[in-house]
Amino acid sequence: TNYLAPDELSLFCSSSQMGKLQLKEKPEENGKHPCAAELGPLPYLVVSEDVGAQSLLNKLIRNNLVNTTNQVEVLQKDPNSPLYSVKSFEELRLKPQLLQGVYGMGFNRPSKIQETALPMMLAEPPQNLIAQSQSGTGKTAAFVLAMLSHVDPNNKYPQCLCVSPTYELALQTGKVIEQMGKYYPEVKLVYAIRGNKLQRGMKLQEQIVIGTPGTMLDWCSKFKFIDPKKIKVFVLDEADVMIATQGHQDQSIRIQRMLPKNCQMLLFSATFEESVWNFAQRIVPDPNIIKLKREEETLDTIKQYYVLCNSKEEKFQALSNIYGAITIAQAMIFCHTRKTAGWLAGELSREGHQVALLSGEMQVEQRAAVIERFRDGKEKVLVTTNVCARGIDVEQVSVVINFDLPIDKDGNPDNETYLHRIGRTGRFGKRGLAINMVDSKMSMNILYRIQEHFNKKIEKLDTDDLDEIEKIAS
Ligand SMILES: Nc1ncnc2c1ncn2[C@@H]1O[C@H](COP(=O)(O)OP(=O)(O)OP(=O)(O)O)[C@@H](O)[C@H]1O
Repeated sequence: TNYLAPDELSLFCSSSQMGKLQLKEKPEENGKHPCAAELGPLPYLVVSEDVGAQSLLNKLIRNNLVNTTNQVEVLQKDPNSPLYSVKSFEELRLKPQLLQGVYGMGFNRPSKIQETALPMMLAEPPQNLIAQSQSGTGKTAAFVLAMLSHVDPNNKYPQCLCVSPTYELALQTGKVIEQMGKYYPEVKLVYAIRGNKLQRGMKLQEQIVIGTPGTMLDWCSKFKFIDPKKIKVFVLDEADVMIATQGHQDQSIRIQRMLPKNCQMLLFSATFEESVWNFAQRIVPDPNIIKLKREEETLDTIKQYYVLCNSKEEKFQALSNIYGAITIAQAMIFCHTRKTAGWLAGELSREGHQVALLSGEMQVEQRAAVIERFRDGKEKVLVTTNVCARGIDVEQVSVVINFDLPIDKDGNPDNETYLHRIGRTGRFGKRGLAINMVDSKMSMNILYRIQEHFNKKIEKLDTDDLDEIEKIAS
């Protein structure tokens, strides 16, 4: 390709240790199947690394746009100026090469957030923007289009900087730039990420630099590979993930301070709590603000069942019976510990299922590869630990099985996780099936409390009765 992406940097196929990002779960005690009371404050997480990994996996499991009917909320820097929104990409008067790139990616029309964000980002003079909307609503595609529109390919020096919180996310965004810029090969891209060592004293010729804050800062100040005074567009992606990592906030602010006053500043985030907002205001002066509310999830279109068992072996047997009775296209199965997940995956594959296992000890690129295979339908069952898949969107999976119920670190029901895992944004009308495995008084109690919390009945299912199982599929 035309882009400088050294082989050893390519994502997910590298066997190197560079992308090492581990999610730490508390080691299990040997041979014991822990129940909630024994688990104590488990699982403990290395939070900063975790959110970056989750964000990446979430991006990868999704195969299309998250549609939303919620209205976009807009706060303009100049409330008197008219608010433009576009219904087609043509209206944006993009360069033909870029329009070709956009259609080449299979986009027909701008997403909800793109409708308002793109005219602002492409306006003359450029406007600053803070935009918040949930993952998958088209933010990345929007700012990539803005960067590609603003660069002058005749100038052989960096003009756009884009900072991402992790190495893997930077590569992922780089891929979008490459795809969208496919018909605009004069524009070049370079990755400012660890491991990409440049010769001292060299000056970059690429127009777009994407990377992580530390390396980006070094390239701007210590090594002077980039002249920050020539930057026209500064993008800060995944601000909520960014601030979860120690040091990233300061590094980003230091980069921002080196940029010229008239540089366009763009900041994106999936969530918008106080800390993100404070950070956003330090990065983006005089911003326009766009917010898109997250679509509420409900349990309304979901059929919920529980199965009463006495051991994990019985739970597995129940699962086998269900598989024997109904056709399940793709299912996700959640276990509490790595050990159970590993054991269950083994049992299922022995029964001839194509099973994918997602587990905490895997490196992020291994987990990414598992997610991508599952997304592409190469595996029909994904077994994972509660910790590992927290926050993963399973919208396209019709059957969710809680082999162990979700509980928080104190052993109380984790209602939020339950809803996120099982619930759907009702409007799609997609029906789902959720099956909860109960194997003790304690888990029965958790189930009752979940049922009470949502005020939605969870029906009992007898998995020894084939006719009864068949009914749940109808
Ligand atoms: N206008 C569009 N039409 C169709 N598909 C789109 C459009 N914009 C983006 N997509 C696709 O939707 C998916 C999500 O888009 P994108 O990655 O830009 O979302 P995001 O909001 O940046 O998500 P994240 O927060 O995870 O980065 C991608 O697969 C992307 O290719």
